[in-house]
Amino acid sequence: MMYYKNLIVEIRDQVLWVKINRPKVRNALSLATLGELGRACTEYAAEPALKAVVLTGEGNESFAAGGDLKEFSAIRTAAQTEQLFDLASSVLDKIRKFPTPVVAAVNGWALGGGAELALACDFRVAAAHASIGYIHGRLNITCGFGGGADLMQLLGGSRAMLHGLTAKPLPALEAQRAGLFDRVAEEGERLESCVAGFLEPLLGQQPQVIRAYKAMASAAQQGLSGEERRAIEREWFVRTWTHADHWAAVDATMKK
Ligand SMILES: CCCC(=O)SCCNC(=O)CCNC(=O)[C@H](O)C(C)(C)COP(=O)(O)OP(=O)(O)OC[C@H]1O[C@@H](n2cnc3c(N)ncnc32)[C@H](O)[C@@H]1OP(=O)(O)O
Repeated sequence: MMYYKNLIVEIRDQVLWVKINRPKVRNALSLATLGELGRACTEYAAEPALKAVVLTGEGNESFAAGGDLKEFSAIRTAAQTEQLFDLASSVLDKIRKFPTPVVAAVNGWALGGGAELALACDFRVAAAHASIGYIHGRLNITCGFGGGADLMQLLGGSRAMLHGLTAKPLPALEAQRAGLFDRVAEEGERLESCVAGFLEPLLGQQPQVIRAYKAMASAAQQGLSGEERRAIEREWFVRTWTHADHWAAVDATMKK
């Protein structure tokens, strides 16, 4: 297992838990933290038994307060800014393309690049006190981690533009109504229990079925052509059809 300085990484019951561990700076995303997130995706993508990933932040104040503003203040030239964008968006791509679903467990603030990170995940389950916002406009900038496209896809161009230009974090229930959060914990409910409840039906499926759906969702998200998407669907149908788990389920069904 690799060593992580800014993350806590563990596998529990076929779920990989990745926790950003910089609570003193509200889990701000430094370059090293982004690099480690990318490394964790690469390290665990090859684990065949894994069924899901949960990405969260340490503590109960913040999921991620965006890019590390102290560190990033040294980034001044266009070339350095391009480098930052390319690094961060390639890390978020690893989450988008991770072979299993990735759930953001939003334990507090998800702001700026932190909101982009949450939207790169397949689902967002939030604590009752969480907030999310593309607040980049407050710093007179726009999305910096390649998360603009996710916002447009999730909300549609018009509502996405309104959200970004309002530059105001949305509290959990409002964010759920807007479509940014998939589930919000009840007042007093532990976020971990809420995530477990959200994942329960999904984890009942076999890893190859879960991976098939993620592959199809990822292909759609990447804007692959109809032909490419059909090829991916076909490949996974063959893999799941010829798997022993399929024939065991057929036998059990026919014996009823
Ligand atoms: C391309 C990148 C795009 C971006 O992500 S731009 C960044 C967007 N994010 C922001 O503007 C959020 C800035 N932070 C805040 O608004 C507040 O800190 C926040 C998250 C609401 C939490 O408020 P509080 O709970 O009152 O905490 P606080 O403000 O006293 O902060 C505690 C310590 O955390 C630090 N911190 C918070 N957000 C940070 C950031 N993004 N980068 C670097 N350090 C950050 C803050 O400086 C403070 O540190 P210290 O204790 O004074 O040493």
